[in-house]
Amino acid sequence: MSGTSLFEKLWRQHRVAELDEGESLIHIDRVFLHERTGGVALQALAEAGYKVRNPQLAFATLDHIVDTFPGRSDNTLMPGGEAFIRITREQTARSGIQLFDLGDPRQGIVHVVSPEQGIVLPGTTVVCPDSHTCTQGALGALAWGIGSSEAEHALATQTLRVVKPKSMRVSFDGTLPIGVGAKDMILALIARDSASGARGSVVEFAGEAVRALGMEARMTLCNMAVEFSAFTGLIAPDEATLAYLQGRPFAPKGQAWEEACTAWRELRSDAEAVFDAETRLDVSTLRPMLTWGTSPQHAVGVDARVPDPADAADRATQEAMHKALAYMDLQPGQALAGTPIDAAFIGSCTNSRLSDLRAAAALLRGRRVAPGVKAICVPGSTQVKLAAEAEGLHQVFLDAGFEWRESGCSMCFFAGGESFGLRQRVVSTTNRNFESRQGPQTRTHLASPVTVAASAIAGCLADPRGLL
Ligand SMILES: CC(C)[C@H](C(=O)O)[C@@H](O)C(=O)O
Ligand code: SF4
Repeated sequence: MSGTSLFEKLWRQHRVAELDEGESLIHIDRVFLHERTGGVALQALAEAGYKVRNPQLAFATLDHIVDTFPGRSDNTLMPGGEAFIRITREQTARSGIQLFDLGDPRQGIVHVVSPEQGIVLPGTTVVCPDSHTCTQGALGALAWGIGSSEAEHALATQTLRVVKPKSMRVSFDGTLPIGVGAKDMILALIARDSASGARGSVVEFAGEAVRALGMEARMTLCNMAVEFSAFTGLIAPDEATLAYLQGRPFAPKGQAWEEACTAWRELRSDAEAVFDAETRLDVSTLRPMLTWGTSPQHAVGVDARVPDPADAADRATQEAMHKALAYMDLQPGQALAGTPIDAAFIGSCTNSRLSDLRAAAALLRGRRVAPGVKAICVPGSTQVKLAAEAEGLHQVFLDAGFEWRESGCSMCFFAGGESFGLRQRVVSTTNRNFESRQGPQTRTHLASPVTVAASAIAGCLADPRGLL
């Protein structure tokens, strides 16, 4: 298959039929569900008289609205949210789908749990009614977020009708400077090429800087593909991918593992592969990034000044920038670093894995969160929490003045019944800085775990590089 991209290979391997109106019928290898959208999809399916075709290929977890306070309740703090959890428990039990419930050591944020358990594998198609399913493309899977009715279709038929997306390759060249990581790479890309830069394409992240990333950092990179308007993100599997997956509970074992590895080693774009779009970014001059506005594209280096709308190319951009600056209560030209913060949040499917917590803890060790700053760390899964505790990281967070929580989406989004206060300024490792995302009119600054940790200590937006 010379000249074929990885996406094209995965597409061909899963195409069952060509349909009219440009759609193809694609085989779906795994369906993952969470309580906010999944239980309801299962219920609707049952009410329509359909069965889940392959319950052993579907999985569910409780993450979005669960209580994340230490020693949490068995439910949610979200007003009216109990039904989502109850329906998910009832419907998964009814259809024979494994649920990673509260109290199950496999529980956690869907996009953290799926790789951790070896459910997403290279070369598979994985869907979930959740936009950040693109995270799982880091393992070389075609994994994408779907809507609720598509979830019903996938559960009932193990297929989906999909219009073939375009392809794009983003190559990251060079070596990352100290204090700069995958979160900064993706924010820098989106800032340069805009939040609509990928235009619905399957984006393959490639290049030496991607190869040099650990698996968890690759997940961070792919996590924000959807914030770049990609259909999904994808990274070709390599030896690091195989080493990560070996021995995980749902990964193949014995002879099947050996055979899988042989097949997975073929999963890469051919040297002559042609993409609908290609771009490159040199990471060697990148800085830790921070957002100043209300879109992930509103990002600059931590030592930069807040941009001036007057410098924008067109009127629409100028107006959007003015609106964002008014919302964020920032002035054009002011230094971003030094802006006082109310809160710091480390968590979410973007940056809540063990390597993220280790990086933040290394910086927090022996230091204290500034007075008046509410600082919270929410591990992405129960496994991450247990692993972090086994190496004493929780004590580092607690000693520094962070809250140490149970795993879940928590305050990544304002829907679990808990939020930051009115108009509070939050520096956050999450992926969306939209208006009121983390509470009423909250002002979110997206950043990496080390930048959030440095800011929590300083009490203001801060550059981590001096502290490493
Ligand atoms: C609730 C869910 C459907 C939503 C999503 O799809 O992304 C959430 O995870 C989010 O990050 O906003
Ligand atoms: S952690 Fe945030 S972005 Fe990720 S799935 Fe949960 S709510 Fe969505």
